Order: sequence, then structure tokens, then C-alpha cells
Amino acid sequence: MLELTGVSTGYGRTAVVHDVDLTVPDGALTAVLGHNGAGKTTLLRAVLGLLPVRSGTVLLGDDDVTRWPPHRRVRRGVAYVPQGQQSFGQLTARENLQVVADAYGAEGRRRTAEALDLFPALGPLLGRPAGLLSGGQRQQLAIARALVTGPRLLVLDEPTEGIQPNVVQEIYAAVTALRSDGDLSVLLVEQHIGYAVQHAAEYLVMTSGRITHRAPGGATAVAEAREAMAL
Ligand SMILES: Nc1ncnc2c1ncn2[C@@H]1O[C@H](COP(=O)(O)OP(=O)(O)OP(=O)(O)O)[C@@H](O)[C@H]1O
Repeated sequence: MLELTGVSTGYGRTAVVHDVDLTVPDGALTAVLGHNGAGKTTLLRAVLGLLPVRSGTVLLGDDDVTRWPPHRRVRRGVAYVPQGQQSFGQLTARENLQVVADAYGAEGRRRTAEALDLFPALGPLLGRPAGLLSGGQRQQLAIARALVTGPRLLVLDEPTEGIQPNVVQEIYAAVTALRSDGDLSVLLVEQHIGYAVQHAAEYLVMTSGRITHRAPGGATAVAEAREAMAL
């Protein structure tokens, strides 16, 4: 479980995120919604340890990881897929997976095979430079690469931004399959309200760095979420 209590963070002297409480129970999906510049990515950076927490605490299970560096959080089971379908563009899709898998030996090879089962569209593309893949394919590759680390918490920053609807469906189907398989938790930042709220156990709306609305997710919650976003 991930639990943030009273977390504030920012850049230099600029405070961006203020006093955020957020929980992702084991096996659950929590979604953070908000307009451009609301502070969603900044909040995720604090979860990953890429930005120092100025006040508040970040717990992973029983561990207080507030001061842990990013690599220690990754070893503790946190995987981050940043915004923008990032990959090593000159390397092939296969090599993009291998650079991570090599660090995990036989386990890495097993997880690579599992990730490719989850995203079958990647199979025929493995020999192609990642820079030549479409945005949707690169996003699937980025999620697959994160899965090779064997996460217990997957942190996704706007995974469907700029991606065509059928690939969005594939990405959400994959996330659903992953969660139904075990106790993988997902912290999801999205502007695509419909999918995020439908799949979330809880969703939060962030406005100017503060949580201004929180409610249980589900198919019937989407209209309320749109209203909360419009305020
Ligand atoms: N490296 C940085 N240094 C200084 N300020 C930054 C930095 N990155 C982001 N900010 C500022 O922090 C605020 C929140 O940005 P953030 O990227 O967290 O928003 P967001 O909700 O993720 O937006 P988007 O949906 O557009 O990605 C913005 O005002 C932004 O200009």
C-alpha cells in the first residue's frame, strides 16, 4: 500500500503541491485528475523520490520511504512510467526491454515474456528502433519496460495522452489484466476522465496543487468527476 500524508513539495523556492493525503491500497487503482499545470506530475515525482518532500510522509507498506532515494524505491517495488511515451529511440524495442531485464537475470527474462504476452502488438515490432514506433506502441513499450522490474506499485503519468482510442482501450485492458492477476496497485494520473474514473477505486481532483475533490470511482462516478473537474 502507498500512503501519502500531508505531502508538500515543489521546485526551488516555488511550492507546487500542498498538503496532499492519498492512499493506494494493495491491488487498487487510485486516479489523480486535474487540468494542465495542476501539479499532478510534481506529486508523482515526490512519490518516486525525484523531488524532496518538504513536509508530510510517504509510506510504502510499513516502510517510511519519505527520504529514500529513487533507486531504493524501485527496489521496493515502485515502477514509474513518465509522461510522453519515453524510450531509448536508437535502441530496438527488444533492446529497450533487455536493458532493464539484464539487471534481473532469469526473472527479468520471464517478466519480459509476460509483458509481451500482455502487449501482443509489440511482438512483431521487437527488432524496430523504438524511435520509429507510433506513440501508442511506444507507450506500450514503456509500460512493458516498467513491468520488467516486477513492480508492486505502478505509477502511470497520463499514459493515454495523444493516443488513439483503440490503443487507449488496449492499455486499459492490460492494466485491468495486471491487477486481476495479483495485488499490483496503480497510481494513475490522467486527463482522460472516463477511463480513469471507471477503473479507479478512488479518484482525486487536483487544483492548483491541492486536492479539491475525492470520491469513490466506478462507472456511475464519471459524471460527478466531470463536474468536479469543471469547477
Ligand atoms: N522543473 C520545474 N521547475 C519549476 N517549476 C516547474 C517544474 N516542472 C513543473 N513546474 C511547475 O509546476 C506546476 C505544476 O506542473 P506539473 O507538471 O506538476 O503539472 P501537471 O498537473 O502534471 O500538468 P500537465 O497535465 O500539463 O502535465 C506548473 O506551474 C509548472 O510550471
